[in-house]
Amino acid sequence: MGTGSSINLDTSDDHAGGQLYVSLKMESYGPKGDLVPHVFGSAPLVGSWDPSKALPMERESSSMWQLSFVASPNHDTLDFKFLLKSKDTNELCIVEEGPNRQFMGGTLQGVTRLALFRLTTDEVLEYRVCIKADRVSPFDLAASWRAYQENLEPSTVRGIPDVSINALPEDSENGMSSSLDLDLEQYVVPTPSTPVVYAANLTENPRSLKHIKESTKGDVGVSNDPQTTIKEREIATKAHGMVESKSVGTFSPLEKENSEEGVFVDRGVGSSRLVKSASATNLPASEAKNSMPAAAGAVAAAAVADQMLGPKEDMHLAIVLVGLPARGKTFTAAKLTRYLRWLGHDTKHFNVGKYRRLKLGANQSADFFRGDNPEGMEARNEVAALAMDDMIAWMQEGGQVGIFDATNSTSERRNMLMKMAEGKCKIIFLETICTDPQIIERNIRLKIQQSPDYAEEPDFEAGYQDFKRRLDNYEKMYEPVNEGSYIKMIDMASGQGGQIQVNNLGGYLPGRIVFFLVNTHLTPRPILLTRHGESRDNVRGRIGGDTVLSEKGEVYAKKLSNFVEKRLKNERAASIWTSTLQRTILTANQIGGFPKIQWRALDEINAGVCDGMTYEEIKKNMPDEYESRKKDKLRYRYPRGESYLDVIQRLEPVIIELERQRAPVVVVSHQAVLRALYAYFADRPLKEIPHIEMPLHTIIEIQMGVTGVQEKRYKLMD
Ligand SMILES: Nc1ncnc2c1ncn2[C@@H]1O[C@H](COP(=O)(O)OP(=O)(O)O)[C@@H](O)[C@H]1O
Ligand SMILES: O=P(O)(O)OC[C@H]1O[C@@](CO)(OP(=O)(O)O)[C@@H](O)[C@@H]1O
Repeated sequence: MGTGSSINLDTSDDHAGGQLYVSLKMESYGPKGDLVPHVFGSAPLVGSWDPSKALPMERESSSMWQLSFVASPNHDTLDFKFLLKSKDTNELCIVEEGPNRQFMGGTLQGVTRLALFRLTTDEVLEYRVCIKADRVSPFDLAASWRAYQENLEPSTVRGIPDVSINALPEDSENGMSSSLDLDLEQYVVPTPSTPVVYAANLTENPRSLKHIKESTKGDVGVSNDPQTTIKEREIATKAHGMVESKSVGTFSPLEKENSEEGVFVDRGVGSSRLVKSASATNLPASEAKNSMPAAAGAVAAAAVADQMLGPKEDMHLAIVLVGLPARGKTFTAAKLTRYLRWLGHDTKHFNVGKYRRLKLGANQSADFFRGDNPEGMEARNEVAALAMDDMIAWMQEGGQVGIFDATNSTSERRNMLMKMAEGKCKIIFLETICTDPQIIERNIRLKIQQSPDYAEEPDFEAGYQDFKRRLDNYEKMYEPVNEGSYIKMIDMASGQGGQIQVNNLGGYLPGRIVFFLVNTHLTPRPILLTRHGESRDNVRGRIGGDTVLSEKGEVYAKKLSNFVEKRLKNERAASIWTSTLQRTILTANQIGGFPKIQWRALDEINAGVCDGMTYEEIKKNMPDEYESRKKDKLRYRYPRGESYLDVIQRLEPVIIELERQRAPVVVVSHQAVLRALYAYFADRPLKEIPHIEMPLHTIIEIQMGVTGVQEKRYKLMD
């Protein structure tokens, strides 16, 4: 990167986006107590001559220390000096002897190769230093940062093993280890997310009904009241000779439709639209077109390969569910939709049951589903075709993955769908098979409680008998999948492992889908998400860094340990995950009895050259960067750092592992990382992620289980 030791920087020269990349090295420095070489100087970026804001150098090898930063080229002079001081205090600061070092118009003045530090009148330490300055483009900077990161050494936290376990404190039995009250319920605070809703209610509405909605908005009794419950909104209303659900056309925040306006990243399922990474150019998303995928690494490589090599219909993928009623099809479809959207794939869930209810009414009895009822069969095929038409139309407008959720339990029906999809999208059947009578029984009971089909049936037993008859009707006609590309999930909900069979499957996304499905299960368990206790940098308003906890943060660490011991006291196994940064490790330090695991993937968003600055300083010294981030916080990538999209990509293995775990997990991490993780569980659209509130000293409990995801929050202190 770059060319020589110093180049002339002519500020009138308009090389678009050029910045001054300064690289400093100090040779042969061996640790002197806790003194670490730092740099400070005249610009705010290097601390405005305030030693407490000096930039610490990092150890590059056993005796070589280095620091690099990017300065705006449009300053006349930049004075600086080396100094030795401890990272956390300013008690002892030894500033190098001699005049200031200076960049003038981007050129280093003089070539003083030695830095002299006077310890006492007699004792002087002498180190060789090397200073380079290059003018480089932000693209080169981002590329070099990625290359650098790939070669980074593991854990940045010294002296603490990556996996550790400490014993329970002696007095944990009687709860005396901190001031936290035994009754955890008193710490519960309201959650911002919506209550658990039957997944089918959140699926797509028929396009034909959307049209009607426009012309009948006023008279279908649509509620705009966010307090209105889903069930109320699902109550069918006769409108224009058709049964329409009040859920159509609501503008309540509960409606899924609103969130679908969210940003999707082209990660090549692929679609023909390849979007240039706005983070690289800082262009608004709308202007970033037709060049390269937004994602990096393997995802981008797969996208490009699929675009170039795959047949046209492979650009869109239809996952067509197959299975008897109450086999977890809608549940699985909703979960897969959530996962793919979180990864950035434009995905929609089409539930034929919802189409049926909206077109034909919610109260069809079991006879409607008989194989020898020609009217029923025709009506069911009609709504299935309508949903399939809508899905294909949406794909032709650029949609990537359509999840088509119905029983699709005969080969005749599946043939119809395959014909409709010919030349338009690739179909993969996803069959859910369950042979465990107890699970089927539990599922049936859940369906009577949750499905809008029985919302109007006050008698549970009558609903139960009707559903059993419906099931009999389907069983008579059922033909397992044996055609095309398919994935069969067999007894995956049994807790005994089950089986996944795969036939005629290839490509990046189908591979990811199988991997995801293999790892998901229904075992109930909590996942506790929390930020670290307040850090010293949090107090100073500095982003990133690797400081220890403030006093308040230390109190939280105690309270958290007490909380976890109480909350998980009946659990035989659980694990505590932290990042590799001190503030999370110290926060989890006192939790006893469970193994602790450090994940590099849980490290905070890398603020690159802005690491250690306050938002005010960024605004003042790097106004363009500040503005770009404000405009598109999701895609904005800090120079030599990361964007939220980068963070999401590196968190995918964490999500898979959280899905796979059967025991509780406590995740102690950081603001940006937890926003991204939380968005997955709470099904929040990508564009919202950087703005999700993630308060300190609060635990978000995600309960995973047979009814999906539920959330509870505990605020332990301010
Ligand atoms: N792979 C599976 N096998 C069996 N049951 C499952 C599976 N996945 C989820 N379930 C359970 O099945 C219940 C009913 O699922 P649902 O998706 O409404 O069924 P379907 O759409 O097949 O009628 C869910 O609440 C969930 O607890
Ligand atoms: O994306 P924004 O809103 O800047 O939030 C992320 C920032 O939150 C901080 C605190 O300001 O995280 P944390 O203290 O949780 O590690 C910064 O380190 C990080 O850069």
